[in-house]
Amino acid sequence: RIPESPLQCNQTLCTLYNTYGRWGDRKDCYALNATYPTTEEELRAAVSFAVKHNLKAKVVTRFSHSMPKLACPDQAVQSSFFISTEHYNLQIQIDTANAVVTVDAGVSLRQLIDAVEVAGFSLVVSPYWEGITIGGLISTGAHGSSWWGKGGSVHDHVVGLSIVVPASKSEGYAKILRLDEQNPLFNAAKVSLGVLGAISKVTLRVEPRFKRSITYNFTTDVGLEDLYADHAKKYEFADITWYPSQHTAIYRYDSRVPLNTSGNAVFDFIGFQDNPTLIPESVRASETLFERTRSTHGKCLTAAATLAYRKLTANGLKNDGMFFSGYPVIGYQGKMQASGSCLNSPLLHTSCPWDPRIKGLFFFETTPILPASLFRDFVLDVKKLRDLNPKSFCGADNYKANEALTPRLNQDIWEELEQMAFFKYGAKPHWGKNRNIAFLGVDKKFPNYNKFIEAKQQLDPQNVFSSNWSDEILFGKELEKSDGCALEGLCICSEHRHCSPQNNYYCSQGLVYKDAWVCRYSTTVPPS
Ligand SMILES: Cc1cc2nc3c(=O)[nH]c(=O)nc-3n(C[C@H](O)[C@H](O)[C@H](O)COP(=O)(O)OP(=O)(O)OC[C@H]3O[C@@H](n4cnc5c(N)ncnc54)[C@H](O)[C@@H]3O)c2cc1C
Ligand SMILES: O=C1O[C@H]([C@@H](O)CO)C(O)=C1O
Repeated sequence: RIPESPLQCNQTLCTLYNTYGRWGDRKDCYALNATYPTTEEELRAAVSFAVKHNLKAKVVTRFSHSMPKLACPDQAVQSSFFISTEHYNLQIQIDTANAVVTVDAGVSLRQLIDAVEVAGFSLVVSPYWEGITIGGLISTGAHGSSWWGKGGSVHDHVVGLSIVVPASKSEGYAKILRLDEQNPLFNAAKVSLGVLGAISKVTLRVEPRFKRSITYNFTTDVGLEDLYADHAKKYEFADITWYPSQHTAIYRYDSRVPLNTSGNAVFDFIGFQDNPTLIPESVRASETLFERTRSTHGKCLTAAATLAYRKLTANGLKNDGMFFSGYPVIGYQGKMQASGSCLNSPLLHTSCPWDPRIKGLFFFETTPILPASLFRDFVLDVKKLRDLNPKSFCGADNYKANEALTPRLNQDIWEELEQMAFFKYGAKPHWGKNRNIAFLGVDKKFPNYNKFIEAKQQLDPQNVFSSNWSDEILFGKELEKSDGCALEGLCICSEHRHCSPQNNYYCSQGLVYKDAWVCRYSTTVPPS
């Protein structure tokens, strides 16, 4: 089933959803109406209209795949509107002489990859998920996995960018800036979090088309903390998936190979496959049952089964495009990095596992970005917490309850890991995949942060593209603490009421990271 548009308008207002159907705070976000530019001039006219009428605007995309409410305008509906790039995806210009490609910001990652591959080029890095737009993915610093060359973040392969920003009346209230690495505003405009203006064009470097050879090694996680650096140095697209509760690490041995190497495989990542709705619905049903019955045993069975299935199906690698038949799996770059077959199925009984129209998966993501030098100590701390009670790690990562204020089994473990990463190890938060507490103090984590704020004040002095939501995330402000706020990652508990005393969840100290404050289940009330 093709996912529904995340932007639903009726005659009175427009509502923006994210891909999961509900934002982290479970509150909807609205605006007066939406405009759908198809050309750069129409995009400029949209920004000009907002500035002239002193409105708030947010650029939204056809996917809305970020989790933080960056794209949500202020809730004063009558003074905000959405600029959707859903139909701003017509231009893809490949400059073969200079090996660069320039695209409209609303072009999807899959559209771009297919266009450059057919022209004999490859995009070197990209996220694993293809259901995102080029404008949206660079705006949050989205990435693939590589320590080679310019690294795994897509915006580091961007060599030019045009952005529509507010302007004076004499300039027609909006103007287009053409930026490249010579311009001091370039870095801010690339990862602009949607708060500097409306990106219209993005120019990325591409390379002559190549193939990939991928082999997964499902093995023990012993020594992981001493192996990750060499792994990343040895394999251009290396990654590691770690299941602490199963004491298993999955090393991906992944390198480019020449175009004439035989193989026409497809990476149809298991988590994004176009599966019958029945599968995510039954997974969700068992997760919810184990949550309700507080069955750690059940959660661990699910974790073991998931791992076994990933091993059996090689994570979705298909040697002939249909089935997995053995390693190495070799295929074109355009088919081996990004996937998302659940986006394109016309069938009614299949969908993406998180499609809000089914009773499927509902989860949050926590994405800390640690300096490579600290990662070893972080892994050792995680192992220390795991060794205290390995079963408490089963499925503790990202289950999200359907109803608000519902505590989760062993959520204290996940909260301790989250706080350990962001506050003990100072990890930077991924702008597209975190809960609000991940952004606490974020303005002190980037040496050039004040330069970004200066760029914002220079380009958008009226804060047309800002909202209380994006300011909250941008300035890492401590949010007001309400009952149960810690259950949704909207605060760090400091009183029992921030957890769920009525369900025996009390604000307690971390077990390994003593400065963590987490909501732990206890049949006796700990001192507050
Ligand atoms: C299932 C899933 C898998 C994912 N996998 C990965 C992954 O492998 N790697 C990774 O790094 N991330 C991943 N993500 C996160 C995702 O890549 C980012 O959140 C990305 O920013 C979403 O892109 P989008 O086009 O949906 O933009 P949106 O989420 O709609 O917008 C993001 C921000 O960009 C702004 N924006 C969008 N377009 C423009 C424009 N033209 N001009 C100015 N501002 C604009 C919006 O206002 C908003 O502030 C995943 C997310 C999901 C849900
Ligand atoms: O949901 C996601 O899938 C990818 C990656 O985990 C796939 O291995 C990613 O970065 C997400 O946020």
